[in-house]
Amino acid sequence: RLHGEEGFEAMRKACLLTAQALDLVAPMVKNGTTTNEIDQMLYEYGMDNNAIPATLNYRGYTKSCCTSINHVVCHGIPNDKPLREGDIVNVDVTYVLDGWHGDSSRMYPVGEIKRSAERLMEVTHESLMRGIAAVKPGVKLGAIGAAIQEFAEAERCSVVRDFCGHGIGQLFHDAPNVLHYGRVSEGPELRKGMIFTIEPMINLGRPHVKVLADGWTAVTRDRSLSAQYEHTIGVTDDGCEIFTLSPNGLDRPGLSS
Ligand SMILES: CCc1ccsc1-c1ccc(O)c(O)c1
Ligand SMILES: [Mn+2]
Ligand SMILES: [Mn+2]
Repeated sequence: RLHGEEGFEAMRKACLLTAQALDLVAPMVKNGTTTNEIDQMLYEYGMDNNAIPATLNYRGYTKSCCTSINHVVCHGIPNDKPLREGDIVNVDVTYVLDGWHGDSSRMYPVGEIKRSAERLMEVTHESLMRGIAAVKPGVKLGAIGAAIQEFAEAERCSVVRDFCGHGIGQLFHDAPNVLHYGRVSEGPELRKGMIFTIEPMINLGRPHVKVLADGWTAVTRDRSLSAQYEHTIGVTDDGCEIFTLSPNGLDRPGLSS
């Protein structure tokens, strides 16, 4: 589906709320905080801003966000376990504001983390930005995945294949599926007005994933560390607009430069 200026304007508002919420998460991520406390804050922040989390009651999921720690690839369920020094955690939230969805996630370090964990977060964020840099009208969708895969694998990391980005707007998930690997020449042509997420999951070890008995939590099969960043973007005349950028420069908390 192609959106016009009205859709872009509505997405700017929904995505700004999501970006501001992820800014508010940063000071909460410390030794002893539980992921349920982060979930509760995100629920209340939505209520205070006339927005509801898209994940609430989505396919039976009952929390306002996903919190994925260390070797959890995605869809980690908030719980009462405290975060621990050295953890890396992805917080993924989608607010629905006036019917429009803003979907984004970032990585947060808990205190001092290993250099290998910091490098993984940097590689994952840069992979997302390389994918975003490939977006402009006239290129095929595959250019996004090719850019992500090329960079991540050159950094000796692997790309998770089991989950992808997605079209988004007044629906949480729409066409197209946005793969985080693949070939430049593959897929439909990108056109001005398309709105979708790019949300690469990058592992220090092998790409393989398994889902735990809770039916949601996806973990690396080899228990290696995994990281993810997600932005919602719109295709413009000459490239794209990133709707979920932090208004306070907090897109990559705990990372230098
Ligand atoms: C828990 C939410 C959920 C359930 C099935 S897929 C999914 C999900 C989570 C984060 C996302 O960014 C997304 O696009 C979907
Ligand atoms: Mn998300
Ligand atoms: Mn998403």
